[in-house]
Amino acid sequence: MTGQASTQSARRTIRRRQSWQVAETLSKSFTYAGSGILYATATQRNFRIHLIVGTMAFVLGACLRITLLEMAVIGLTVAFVLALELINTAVEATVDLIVGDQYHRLAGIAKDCAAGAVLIGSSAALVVAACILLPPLWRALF
Ligand SMILES: Nc1ncnc2c1ncn2[C@@H]1O[C@H](COP(=O)(O)OP(=O)(O)OP(=O)(O)O)[C@@H](O)[C@H]1O
Repeated sequence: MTGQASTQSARRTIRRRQSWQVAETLSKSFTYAGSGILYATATQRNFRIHLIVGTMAFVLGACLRITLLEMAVIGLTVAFVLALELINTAVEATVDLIVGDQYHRLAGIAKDCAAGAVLIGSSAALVVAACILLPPLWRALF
């Protein structure tokens, strides 16, 4: 190991030790990630709405027999929005951990920007879903 690599490794070890608990195994990492998703589902109304709308888009796509590629695009789009919601939740929790119920302009900016990212992502998802689902839906109805 070169000197630079061992310094980087030592720094990483020091950073990890500052964590209350470290996931030692891959299965534990998955368990913690699952806990985050469950927490967001239980506590975040917007996350639940995106989950329901995403599932509806899948079901509608299957009923309209869209192509596998179109299904993959919808899947990626839904995953993108849900991931943004999780990051938004993480930002909110981190900000609240740092400032609690104190007002701070930067705390507001952090939360507003995270919420803005979700808004941009979900608006784009709506456009993507409309482009893929509306034409076959129109043909099926009229
Ligand atoms: N500590 C704070 N200091 C300054 N402004 C804050 C603070 N906490 C919240 N705010 C402002 O209030 C808004 C709403 O805060 P909240 O914590 O409910 O986030 P949210 O994005 O509305 O939550 P959710 O995504 O769950 O709907 C934030 O976007 C921010 O503008």
